[in-house]
Amino acid sequence: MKIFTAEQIRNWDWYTIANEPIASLQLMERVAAACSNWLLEQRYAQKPLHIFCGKGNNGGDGLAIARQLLTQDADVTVYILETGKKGTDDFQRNLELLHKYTSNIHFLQSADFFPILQLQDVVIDALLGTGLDRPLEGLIAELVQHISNSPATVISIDVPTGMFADKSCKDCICMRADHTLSFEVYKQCFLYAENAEYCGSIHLLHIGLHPAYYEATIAAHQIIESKTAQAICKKRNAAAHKGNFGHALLFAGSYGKTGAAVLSSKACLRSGVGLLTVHTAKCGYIPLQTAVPEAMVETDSNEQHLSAASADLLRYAAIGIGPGIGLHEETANVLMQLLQQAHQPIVLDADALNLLSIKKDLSALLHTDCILTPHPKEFERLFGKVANDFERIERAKEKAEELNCVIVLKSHHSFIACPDGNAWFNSTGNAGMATAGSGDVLTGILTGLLAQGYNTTEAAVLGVYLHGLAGDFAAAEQSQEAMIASDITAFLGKAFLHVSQTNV
Ligand SMILES: NC(=O)C1=CN([C@@H]2O[C@H](COP(=O)(O)OP(=O)(O)OC[C@H]3O[C@@H](n4cnc5c(N)ncnc54)[C@H](OP(=O)(O)O)[C@@H]3O)[C@@H](O)[C@H]2O)[C@@H](O)CC1
Ligand SMILES: [K+]
Repeated sequence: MKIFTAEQIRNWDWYTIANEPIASLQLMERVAAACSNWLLEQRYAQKPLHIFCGKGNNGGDGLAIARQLLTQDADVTVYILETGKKGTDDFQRNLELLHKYTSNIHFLQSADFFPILQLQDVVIDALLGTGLDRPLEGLIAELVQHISNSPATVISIDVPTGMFADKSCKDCICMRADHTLSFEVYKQCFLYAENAEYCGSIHLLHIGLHPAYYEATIAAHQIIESKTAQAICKKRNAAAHKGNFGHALLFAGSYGKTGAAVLSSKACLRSGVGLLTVHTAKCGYIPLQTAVPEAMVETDSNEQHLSAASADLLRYAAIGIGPGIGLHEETANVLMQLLQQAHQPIVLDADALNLLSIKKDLSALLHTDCILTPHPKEFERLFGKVANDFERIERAKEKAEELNCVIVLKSHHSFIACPDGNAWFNSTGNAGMATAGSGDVLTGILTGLLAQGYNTTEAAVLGVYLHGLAGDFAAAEQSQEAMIASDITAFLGKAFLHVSQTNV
């Protein structure tokens, strides 16, 4: 699914108005009907409804929702934030219509007029939508704080008031919604970890915006959905043998961190690779052979850490390096040798990224077939501090282009930046995956997919989606609290079945 900017969404409205054609007031009526139906279906319309409206079109939506729900005998009180300015045409027209249905309309001129909101109350936040052009201050900021601090359930229309669609609102005042009802496609702001606590659950409602605009418009970002992953996932040839699915090589583990090697090896094998060799410190030999009998183990000459790259790199279809390798000087040399000698796709994770941030010169050796998988801290060590999630995404895109490799930024909705400028947000995954070893599992999956012949972009998109989906299945079974990284690997099979459903 494409992610549009606020401007593209506004243009989509206007395109629909001009080409369906439909009057803008009628489009607002359709927006309000989609919201009213949701409120009725979810039984929120049975509770006392407090609808707070600004004087723009977001407020117009709120007034139309109020009228539609009054015809369903809902208990509705409307509040209009008085700005001294006239409302938009569609706002004014909806206000005239609403007066025919109720006189329970209050104009808020100061905080003295704010209602006391109770636990059973439902607030509809139609104060500001995509027209926000500056941080909230003054009376509207006080109102947003008053509502957010109340025990009422808050349902924001289009966006939580105060949240910019396409830039950060970190450290600004913003409505804390329990649900956000938005339309057709995700807005960028819904996908940032820093906004998650303000958006609540996001519900995309269909309002019949013109499909031709969606088809013709190029979006800077997309969301990875089930069908995106399905389109990438290759059907396995019935007559295949293990040689068809590649031989992966993982550089993982050091003294005290052999577990990371075990986790990434198992995930690599569960991602469909034909053969796996793990290059690890000598101390990891017995644990690895015991825990992962399917893998071949090649031990380093050093007991505790990696000190030399594999002798014959040409045998392997893809390489993964990083989980649990530590930061020893000799291990940095292994990374350097690998980047100099290996021409096959390489996944760099964890300590491989930390080594890269210590030895900045190594970045020059990265190539188009590299995938970097930093979490925000590793990203900062590599590419410097950023002020907010928006900046981090922009920096990831810049760096993917500059270094000519794929960057997978692991987060609430993991982000994939490709050197050709394409970029995706993942739609799967949950907070239970913020657990030790979860990243090692992803490294294994990505290495396994690359070994099977997926290119770096395909492997990143499919791998990140499968990793998150397996995490969602694991959380459903084990709870977000109790799930551990091995559970993600255990549910990879179910994730593959889900993704390959339409491929059989
Ligand atoms: N046909 C359509 O387009 C459709 C649109 N739809 C709906 O319309 C919404 C967009 O409507 P919109 O463009 O009127 O903007 P909206 O967010 O209501 O208000 C913006 C006004 O607020 C003001 N303002 C800005 N920042 C401020 C601040 N910090 N603090 C205080 N005031 C501030 C600013 O006015 P100013 O104060 O600068 O004069 C500006 O004019 C969209 O989210 C969706 O819900 C749907 O019905 C589908 C059809
Ligand atoms: K709103």
